[in-house]
Amino acid sequence: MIIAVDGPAASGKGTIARALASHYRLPYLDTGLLYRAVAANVARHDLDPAIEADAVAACDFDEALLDDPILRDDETGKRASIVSAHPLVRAALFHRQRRFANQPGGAVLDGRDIGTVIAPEADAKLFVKATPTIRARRRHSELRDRGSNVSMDKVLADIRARDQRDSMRSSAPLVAANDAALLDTSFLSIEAALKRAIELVERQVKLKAERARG
Ligand SMILES: Nc1ncnc2c1ncn2[C@@H]1O[C@H](COP(=O)(O)OP(=O)(O)OP(=O)(O)O)[C@@H](O)[C@H]1O
Ligand SMILES: Nc1ccn([C@@H]2O[C@H](COP(=O)(O)O)[C@@H](O)[C@H]2O)c(=O)n1
Repeated sequence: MIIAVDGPAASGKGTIARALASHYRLPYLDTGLLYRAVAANVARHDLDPAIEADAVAACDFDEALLDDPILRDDETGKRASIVSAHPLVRAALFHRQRRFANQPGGAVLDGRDIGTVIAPEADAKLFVKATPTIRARRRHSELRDRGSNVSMDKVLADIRARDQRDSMRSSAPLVAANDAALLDTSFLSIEAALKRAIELVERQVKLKAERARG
């Protein structure tokens, strides 16, 4: 079974995708980490994230980079949304994600274009959302816990800018797949959001099985 989980920054998609993977005992890929690794590699080599050729050169990163805490920085996230807008960067990361999705037994992937581009054939698709203010509050408290003293206003402005960049790019923009189930986590606890996510996955899988039977 392939489960695709998409949504904007700090909507809770990673939390849900990881929990779904554990619930269904499936391997999990946070595809945002791949773009973050490219972004960190761009910075490491003093390249310009806005120049496509620079960003493409940084796609050939050392696997160990995926475990580097620098990937979790907000600055890296911002840079990731710049490199991810280049079609050649998306093409360079495409096959790796496809292979992960298509492994025997299936997988759970989260990102921005899993249900639309990486695994349009997924058995279940969720589009996780929450209001920008609530997402900023969550990200702000996460950053504070990590010792940052960034202001709430700055976090909210960054979230809005990232939404705008991710949704407006021409290549694989952030958009819900037509057949994705929407899950608004704004007023749900993590436990309630996961319970709802499982219900939505079960419903889609059942529907798909019924359709296949005719
Ligand atoms: N339903 C929820 N209620 C309250 N907090 C939540 C909820 N879901 C997630 N969170 C918290 O919000 C923060 C962001 O969640 P998460 O990392 O899952 O978001 P994300 O969409 O994967 O973000 P990103 O795209 O930046 O990786 C985390 O600190 C997480 O614990
Ligand atoms: N499938 C994806 C995943 C991520 N991106 C871009 O990377 C940025 C960082 O992603 P996080 O999920 O780790 O916050 C994100 O803002 C996107 O620009 C993507 O394009 N496609």
